[in-house]
Amino acid sequence: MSTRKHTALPKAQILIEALPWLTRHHGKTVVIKFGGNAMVDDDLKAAFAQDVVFLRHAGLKPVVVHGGGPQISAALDRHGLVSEFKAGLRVTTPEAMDVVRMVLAGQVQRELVGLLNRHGPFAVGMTGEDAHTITATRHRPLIDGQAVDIGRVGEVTAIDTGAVEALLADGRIPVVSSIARSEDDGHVYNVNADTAAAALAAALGAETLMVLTDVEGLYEDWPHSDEVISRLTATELEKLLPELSSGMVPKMEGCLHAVRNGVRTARVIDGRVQHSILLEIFTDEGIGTMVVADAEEAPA
Ligand SMILES: Nc1ncnc2c1ncn2[C@@H]1O[C@H](COP(=O)(O)OP(=O)(O)O)[C@@H](O)[C@H]1O
Ligand SMILES: CC(=O)N[C@@H](CCC(=O)OP(=O)(O)O)C(=O)O
Repeated sequence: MSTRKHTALPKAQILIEALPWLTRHHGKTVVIKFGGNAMVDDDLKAAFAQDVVFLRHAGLKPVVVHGGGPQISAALDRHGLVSEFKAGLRVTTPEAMDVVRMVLAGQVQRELVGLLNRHGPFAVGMTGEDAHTITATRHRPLIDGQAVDIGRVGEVTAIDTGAVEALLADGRIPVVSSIARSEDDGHVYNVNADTAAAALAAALGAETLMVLTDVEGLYEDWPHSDEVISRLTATELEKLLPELSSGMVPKMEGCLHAVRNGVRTARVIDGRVQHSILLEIFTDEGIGTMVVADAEEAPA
């Protein structure tokens, strides 16, 4: 065999290995949440954009929902405002809300749109405010049994998928910042990006929710062990929820909401690994944690 054929053959084999996954997912919507902590490295961001555009060319319909926690904290710091978290959520004063909106919609989203559009005219940025995509009311989390006021933090009450679906039908890649319009006043709410991604995935009837983060997946006994739980059902996850802490709480609550509302699988994957989205495609069992619906509630 010629050297050229010899080096090309393994590449063809790799593409063919992906064929069953691509066939199963053709035309399906995949909501991908890109988190702030997995978003701090330029090479990772560029590789993320390549993966998303790859999915789009392979016939899937990717929707990106992004966070930007570290970027928001840095900007608040520059403005002399403190970052405080309660129940894993940022206490958001009206002044902080202005900064959150500026950073998410004006900085992080713009950068992602730019990276995706290096590959073609695909990405269109929007926030949950646009076309009533995400509507929220004030969220008062329970801390030690007490409802606590944490400012302009939103609990999603409605999703209008119209604008996102129109973009998908036009072959675009929507890039959504996790800000919601308020259902009760003219203001906006800061929504945790995992929560926003899960709500959108459920409303879109997405095949998969992929949550990229800065750990390998859900650790069995964090922080004492780094044994990753590779697969769990909705009921198993529900039992684990009270033991989870910090940023894992909205992430896993979001995964539970997604699979309980028609999304086939919700996956938490390591965004620190280059091309983690493609790695997920090439391995049946996935590289991180996969949440599936209980058998009796699995969609037909
Ligand atoms: N059981 C667990 N498994 C893995 N990580 C956990 C667990 N419980 C809490 N964490 C923490 O959750 C963090 C991920 O959440 P977060 O910082 O909000 O990520 P992101 O910015 O990607 O949304 C991890 O870095 C880890 O510190
Ligand atoms: C209410 C709340 O906590 N909102 C988040 C929104 C951004 C986010 O979720 O970003 P990551 O995905 O990078 O953590 C915040 O202000 O940090």
